[in-house]
Amino acid sequence: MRLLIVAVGHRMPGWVDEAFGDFAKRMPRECAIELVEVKAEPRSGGKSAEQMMALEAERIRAALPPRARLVILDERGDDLTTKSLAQRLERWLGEGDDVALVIGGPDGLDPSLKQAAQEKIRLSSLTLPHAMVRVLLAEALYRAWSVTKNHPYHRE
Ligand SMILES: C[S@@+](CC[C@H](N)C(=O)[O-])C[C@H]1O[C@@H](n2cnc3c(N)ncnc32)[C@H](O)[C@@H]1O
Repeated sequence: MRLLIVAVGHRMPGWVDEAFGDFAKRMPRECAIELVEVKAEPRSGGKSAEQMMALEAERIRAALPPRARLVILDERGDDLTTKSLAQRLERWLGEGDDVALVIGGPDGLDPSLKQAAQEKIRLSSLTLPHAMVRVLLAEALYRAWSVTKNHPYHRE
C-alpha cells in the first residue's frame, strides 16, 4: 500500500516543509507517507472559486494512482479519535490498496471529488489553513501508527 497525501499548494513556507518532514520521516517503510503537491490555481486570474476548484480537481485526479482509496480531508467530514484513525490505518494496510488523502486549496475541494470520496474525515470542527492541515495530518498518522505498535509516542 502507498499512503499518499495529495495536497493543493506547493512552495510552502519552510516551517511547513520542516514540520511535515519531521513527522513523515518517522513513519516506518511499510507505512511511509508520500507527499504529492498539486499546483494551486492562481487567485489573481479573475476565475470564480468554483472554476478554480474544478481546475485543481483535474490536477488532483491526474495525481491519483489507479484504484486508490480516495479519502478527503474536510471540516464537515467524520470526526475521528486517534484510536479510530489507528483502526482505519490498520484496515487500509490490511486491504493493501493505495490510499490518497486529499487536502484542498484556499477555497476547498470541488464537489465532484467530495462525491467520489470513499471516506471524508476532519481533524477539527475549525476551518484550518491548508498548509497546517498537511502537518497536522502527518502528525495524526504518525500518532495513529504509534498506537498500532504500542509505541510510547502516544500516551493515553
Ligand atoms: C482553507 S480550507 C478550505 C475551506 C473551505 N471553505 C471549505 O469549505 O473546505 C483548505 C483545505 O484544508 C482542509 N481542511 C481545512 N479545515 C479542515 C479540518 N478541520 N479538517 C480536515 N481538513 C480541513 C480541507 O481539505 C480544505 O479543502
